[in-house]
Amino acid sequence: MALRELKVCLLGDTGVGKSSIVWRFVEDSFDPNINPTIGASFMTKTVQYQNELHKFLIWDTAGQERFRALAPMYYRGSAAAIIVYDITKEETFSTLKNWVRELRQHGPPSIVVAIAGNKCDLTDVRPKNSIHRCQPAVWRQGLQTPKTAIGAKAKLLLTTRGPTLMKKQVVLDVAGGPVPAIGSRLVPWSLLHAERTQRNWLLGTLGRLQQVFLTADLCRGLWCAKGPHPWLLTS
Ligand SMILES: Nc1nc2c(ncn2[C@@H]2O[C@H](COP(=O)(O)OP(=O)(O)OP(=O)(O)O)[C@@H](O)[C@H]2O)c(=O)[nH]1
Repeated sequence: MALRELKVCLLGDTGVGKSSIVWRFVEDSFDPNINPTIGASFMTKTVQYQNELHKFLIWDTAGQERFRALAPMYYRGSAAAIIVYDITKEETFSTLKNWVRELRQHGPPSIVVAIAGNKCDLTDVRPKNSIHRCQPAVWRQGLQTPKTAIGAKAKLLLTTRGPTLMKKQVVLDVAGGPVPAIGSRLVPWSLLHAERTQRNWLLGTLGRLQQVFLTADLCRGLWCAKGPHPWLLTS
């Protein structure tokens, strides 16, 4: 069986949950007392998709400012970068804009950029009037509690959606809900409800990235490293 190797790096402020997302993906576990990363940590996971094995080489970078200069070592040569922010901390969303800019200027030209809003179980404390204010549809419908419903996403992106990395998709996974189409592109519901400045920035960013397209199922929910049932959103 053919084996593809995919280098993936995670970027974002300290404490947003990068390591937790990696642990959720690789070990399917969550540690509330996880230590901050020093420098970077490396893990791999191989998943089968159709007739291919996909080996993810995952570089989890440290978010603390003192390690900031090391980041290029990890995003260089990466097929994808997942920029993580914490939905309860607006400043971490501002930081991600800098990461997008830096990746555009200095990252590999074909890098796939995924944006992940983590800690969706803490939706009660998310900033009001922000891009995060929309409740994922699954919660509104009462299908699952937030914790379980969106714990899915951290895992889904990298397992069932692994091949999308090769197709150069961008995940704009800021909030869930129905995903209306604008032109030929599918846009997350949350984007339509975001404040004007945030929305313009997001749309502008998407427009400038190469070969960008969004898909409904990639945009449906927020991420949560904590949720124990990763498959609940698949239907
Ligand atoms: N409630 C909740 N807490 C989370 C979630 N993901 C991570 N955390 C917690 O957030 C804290 C920071 O998580 P880390 O995974 O260490 O964050 P990080 O981005 O890797 O931090 P650095 O290594 O310093 O860059 C820990 O206490 C985690 O348990 C989540 O989805 N929900």
